[in-house]
Amino acid sequence: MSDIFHAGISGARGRMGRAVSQVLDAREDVVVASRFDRGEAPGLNLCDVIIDFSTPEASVELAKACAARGGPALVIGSTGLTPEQEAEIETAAEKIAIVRSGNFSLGLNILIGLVEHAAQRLDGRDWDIEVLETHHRRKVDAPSGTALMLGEAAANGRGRDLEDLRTAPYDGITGPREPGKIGFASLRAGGVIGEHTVLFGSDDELLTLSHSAIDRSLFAKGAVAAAAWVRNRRPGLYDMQDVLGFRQA
Ligand SMILES: NC(=O)C1=CN([C@@H]2O[C@H](COP(=O)(O)OP(=O)(O)OC[C@H]3O[C@@H](n4cnc5c(N)ncnc54)[C@H](OP(=O)(O)O)[C@@H]3O)[C@@H](O)[C@H]2O)C=CC1
Ligand SMILES: O=C(O)C1=N[C@H](C(=O)O)C[C@H](O)C1
Repeated sequence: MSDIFHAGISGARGRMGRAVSQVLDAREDVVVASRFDRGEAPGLNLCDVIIDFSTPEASVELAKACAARGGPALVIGSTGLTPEQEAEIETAAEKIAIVRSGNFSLGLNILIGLVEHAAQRLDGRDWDIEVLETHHRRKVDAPSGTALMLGEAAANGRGRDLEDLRTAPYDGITGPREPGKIGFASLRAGGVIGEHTVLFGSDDELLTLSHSAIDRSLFAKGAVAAAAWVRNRRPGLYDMQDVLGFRQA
C-alpha cells in the first residue's frame, strides 16, 4: 500500500500557496485536505502536515494552534519574522515537528555552505562581505529571509553572530566601511522571483557567489519535499539543511 498523507495549505490563495497547490495536486501520494487563508478555519484535525507561506503573524498563530493540540507538523516559509516571533516558533517546536526556512531551493541551500566556507577562509580584516538581493515589487519584507540566511552563513564562517556584524544600510555620509562587517542591500523591481548574491571584496580581487530562482515552483517543490520529510518526525525545529541531509543529527 502506498504511503498517502494529508496536507494543508496556509496562505492558499497567495503566490506561493497557489504554487504549492499545483505541486501537491500533481502528486499521487498526497491528499490536499485543507486550503485556507486569512479568517478561514485551518482544519488542523484533517492534516498530517501543513505548508504555510503567509505572514509572520499568521505563521506564529498557526504554530501555536498546532502545538496546543500536538499536531499537525508544519513547514513554514514565511519570512520577515521578528526575533520574538522566531522564539515563538521555537517554543511551538517543543511540541510538534517544524521545518522553517527562508528558502526551500536545493541550489540556495548549497550556496549557504559555499558562503560559510568562503567566509571562514577570507580574513575579515582584508575581505568585506556584502549580501545583495532583488525581488518582485510586491515583496513586503527586506532584507529577504534568504539574504539573512546567507548573512548568517557568512557570520558563522567568521565564528560570529550576524547581529554583531550586521551594518545599517548605507545612506548619506556614512564614513568608511568598518572592517569585518556584513552589509545588506535590497532591490525591488517588477516580477523578479528571487536573486541573491554574496560579494566578497578585497583590495585586489572580488569573489561573487550567486543564485537565481527561475520559477516560483522551485520553492513549492522544496516545501513539499520538506512536508513529506517532516510529517512523521519527532518534535523539533528543522531546516532545509536537515531535509536535504546536509547536517548530521
Ligand atoms: N521560504 C521560501 O522559500 C519562500 C518564502 N516566501 C515567503 O512566503 C510568504 C508569502 O509569500 P507570497 O505567497 O508571495 O505572498 P502573498 O501575499 O501572495 O500570499 C500570502 C497569503 O497568505 C494569506 N494570509 C494572510 N493571513 C493569513 C492567515 N492568518 N492564515 C492563512 N493565510 C493568511 C494571504 O491572504 P490575504 O491576501 O487575504 O491577506 C495571502 O493569500 C512571504 O513571507 C514570502 O517572503 C516566498 C517565496 C519562497
Ligand atoms: O517573497 C518572495 O517572493 C521570496 N521570499 C523568500 C525570501 O524572503 O528570501 C524566498 C525567495 O527569495 C522568494
